[in-house]
Amino acid sequence: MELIMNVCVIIGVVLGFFYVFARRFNEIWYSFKLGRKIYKSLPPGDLGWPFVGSTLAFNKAFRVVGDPYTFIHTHLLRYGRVGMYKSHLFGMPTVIVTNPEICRRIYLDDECFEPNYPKSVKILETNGNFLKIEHKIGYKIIASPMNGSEVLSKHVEFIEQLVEMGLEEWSSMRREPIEVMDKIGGLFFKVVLHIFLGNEIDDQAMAELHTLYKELGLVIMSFLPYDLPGFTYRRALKARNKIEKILRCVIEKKRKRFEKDDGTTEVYSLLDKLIVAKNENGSKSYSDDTIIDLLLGTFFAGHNTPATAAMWALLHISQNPHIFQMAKEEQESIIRQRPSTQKGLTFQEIKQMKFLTKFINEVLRRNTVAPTNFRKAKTNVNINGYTIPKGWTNYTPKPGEFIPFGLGSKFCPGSELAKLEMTILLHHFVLNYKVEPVDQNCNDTRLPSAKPMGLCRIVRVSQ
Ligand code: HEM
Repeated sequence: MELIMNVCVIIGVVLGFFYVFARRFNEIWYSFKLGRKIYKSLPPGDLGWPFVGSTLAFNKAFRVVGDPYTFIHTHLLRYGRVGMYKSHLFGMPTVIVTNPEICRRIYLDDECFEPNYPKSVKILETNGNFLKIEHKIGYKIIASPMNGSEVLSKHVEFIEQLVEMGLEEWSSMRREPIEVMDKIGGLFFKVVLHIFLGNEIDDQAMAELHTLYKELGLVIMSFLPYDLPGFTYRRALKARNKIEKILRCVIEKKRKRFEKDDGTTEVYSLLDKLIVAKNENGSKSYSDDTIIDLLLGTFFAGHNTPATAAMWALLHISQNPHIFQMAKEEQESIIRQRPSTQKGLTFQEIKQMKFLTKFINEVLRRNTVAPTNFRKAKTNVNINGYTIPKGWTNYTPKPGEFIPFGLGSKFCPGSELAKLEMTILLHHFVLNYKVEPVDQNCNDTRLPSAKPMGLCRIVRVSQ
């Protein structure tokens, strides 16, 4: 009996020793790697377990509990409101930044910080770098068809047509509740493809591409981004390759058309402009690879995040009748002032929608739909007395603050388009429809962004 007790004690001590060692492994490792002085100047926090760090706790808060702030609040409670906490996420030593001022400082400092997204996000390739060309040039290209009143006003009619058709179709499916966010995603996907590719993609190819992008979406921020049999990441890689193939076909077809051109082919979409652009020596300015690199990530960013934001907007406005009423009155007043000959919305009318604009900004503030921006320190950086060591990543969750589109050189080039899409959708929604959630326990998942999922019915209330 005594022998069994002794064996149990020894096993317990050994296990305890391994537990303590494993729990402190990252601390010991980084203290050794960085040197005592720098290690001591790291912000407070927890480097977690070997290899996985705190990724499991992070993932649990975002995916299982459905509230990312439980993860953040644990840090605030345990280590005080210092605004920066050391951690280890997605295989990278990380400093979590919860203070908006520190977030801003990091976003704006390209000298000391550069984007460094986890592998699961790099599947979108552009990764904020537009790898094949300089970021500044790539950014200008991407932003060009989505910014400025003149450019945006040209998209109003097309977006409005799609929104009207979409809402009509969804409301006709009363017997069959729908995943509204998915439908809005499909609609915004058509918008972004139309803006960048023109009418090159038929409905069937569009639907196929959207399905492939959904496969990609499943692995963004996954903590198992491994190309192994049975892993979602492998399926996503296959989807990515198929997307690339489809885009390559579209580009080739268009190039051939321009090569045979007798001057009648109109240069319409961004794709057209990229294809016809020539260097001084007459060679093409942008290779197919460059164009794909520019477009692939943009198509993802251009439909997924705005659809999430729009879905939050529909839910918030439906759950707050007084806000719904104020928004509706504003839209009715705009329509009353419209000449009887005018058919649809104009950009000038959209600019008059002050209440709706404020509502959309508030939705974007409350629902951080793009909660994960990663930057890597290029050198040891001291902020508020704490060191962010060279090579360490900053994960910036930005709880409850208002920088929904980031800041600085990576500021979202699609912010204006996203707000335009949301405004047009809400305009028609408040005037004619209501949403009825079927699934009362809407499944709110937060990775890669906070999403209100669940089946709903869109019901037409006007005649
Ligand atoms: C509500 C909707 C949207 C939100 C909340 C959002 C948010 C963001 C944020 C926070 C960033 C900065 C990432 C960073 O700093 O690393 C970003 C970048 C980007 N967004 Fe958006 N976005 C939205 C809509 C769109 C749309 C409609 C498009 C395009 C059609 C778009 C295209 C991009 C691109 C291409 C980048 C990368 C810019 C770069 O790396 O320089 N986004 N977005």
